[in-house]
Amino acid sequence: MSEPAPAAEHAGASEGHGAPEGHGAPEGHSDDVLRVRNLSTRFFTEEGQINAVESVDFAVRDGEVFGIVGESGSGKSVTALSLIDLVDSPGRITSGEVWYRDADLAEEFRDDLPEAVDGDFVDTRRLPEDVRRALRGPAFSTVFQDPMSSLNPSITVGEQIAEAVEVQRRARSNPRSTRSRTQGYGMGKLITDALLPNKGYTSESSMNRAIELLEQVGIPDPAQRAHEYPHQFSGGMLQRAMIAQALAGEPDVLIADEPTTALDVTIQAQILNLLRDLQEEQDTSVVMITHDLGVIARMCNRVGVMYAGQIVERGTLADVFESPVHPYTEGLIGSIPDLDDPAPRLQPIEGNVPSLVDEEMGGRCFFADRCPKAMTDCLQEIPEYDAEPGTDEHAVRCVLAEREYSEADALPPDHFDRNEEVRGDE
Ligand SMILES: Nc1ncnc2c1ncn2[C@@H]1O[C@H](COP(=O)(O)OP(=O)(O)OP(=O)(O)O)[C@@H](O)[C@H]1O
Ligand code: NI
Repeated sequence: MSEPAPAAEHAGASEGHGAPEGHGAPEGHSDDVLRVRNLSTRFFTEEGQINAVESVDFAVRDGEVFGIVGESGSGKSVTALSLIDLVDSPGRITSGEVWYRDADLAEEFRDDLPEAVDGDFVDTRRLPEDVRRALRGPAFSTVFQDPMSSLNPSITVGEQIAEAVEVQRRARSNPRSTRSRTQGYGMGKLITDALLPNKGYTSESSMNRAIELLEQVGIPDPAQRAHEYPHQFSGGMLQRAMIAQALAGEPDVLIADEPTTALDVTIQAQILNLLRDLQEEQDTSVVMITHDLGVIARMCNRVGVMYAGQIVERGTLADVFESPVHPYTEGLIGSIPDLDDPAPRLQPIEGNVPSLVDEEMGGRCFFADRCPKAMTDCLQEIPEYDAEPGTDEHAVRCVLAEREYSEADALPPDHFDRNEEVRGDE
């Protein structure tokens, strides 16, 4: 990135003389397959508006693993759901763009929806709903912590994977006609799913491919197990089956949200190795969401650290883990002497992730009340700074990217306590 702070990705928005969003895709690396700009997702609850994802920017390159790490409640899963447009009420994406590189799609919509197209990129947020839905599977697919959220208990495992294979084949056989493909997969697919929950309507060749995939993910006797139902599989086997299903569509981007958290340690390691191997083989890009720094260190090329809905620091694994700038990142990794340690964990940092309720947040650094280096500057809204101008991007939402810590400007240690007393919190 050549521009000085604030980070160049915001440049598009500010050039627009008050335009609410940027013009076209954000600038980035030529290998980017995904560019996310200013993504915000809120939940409108009785307790108030919860800012679960707050102006998130990041990009994912071809064939890389991009990690998102952070404490529980920091907004990792809601970010994942927002990428694939699966946020449910009372939640809603309130701003942002998700630019996805697909030359065919871009061509398809260039004339009708020019604001959704920039070069080979489309802003999936501006595409029609049915097209967005059709992208799930062939473009973006997901692996979650709980396999039962992705697998239907009343359909055999093989059948479900074969279905994913068919979706992909139909999409590929007619790449130019995104619209006819999505019509087939909008209502059409919903109706077939509803009418024929147990009927084998997948072809023999798709089933054979499903068996191949089950074998690839290390399921013994795949031809036989393909005809079993999810409840007949153990946890680790189900997780493998879900990976097979996710990869059946040969997605460009695989979003894995805590894919191994529910499994015991040895199986975790096997599944991660498997994911890594398949990802390298298929050259899939992966967004890997986890609270486990060991998973990040072992799997990821680049990483974003989330805190209170924001990505507070992102860059290469070396940038973030070896030269962290944000005191939150420092705190997280502070206790880890060696990343080769098989199970480095997040270090507990004193205090809790803030409530994320809008009126309690205000325009300030959200970490300031837990930060050992909080200064008066931290009470204003913090933009994303470029920590190392001119190098590969290392972006940080912290004034320390710009200036040294100075005790003279330190916030009094009880600054936030007093405010909390006023609000009547404990
Ligand atoms: N359906 C919902 N209704 C209201 N608030 C929600 C809902 N889903 C998530 N949130 C809020 O959004 C915030 C972010 O949640 P999210 O699940 O993304 O965290 P996370 O980083 O994935 O945490 P974990 O590591 O525990 O999975 C939390 O404060 C949570 O309370
Ligand atoms: Ni989560």
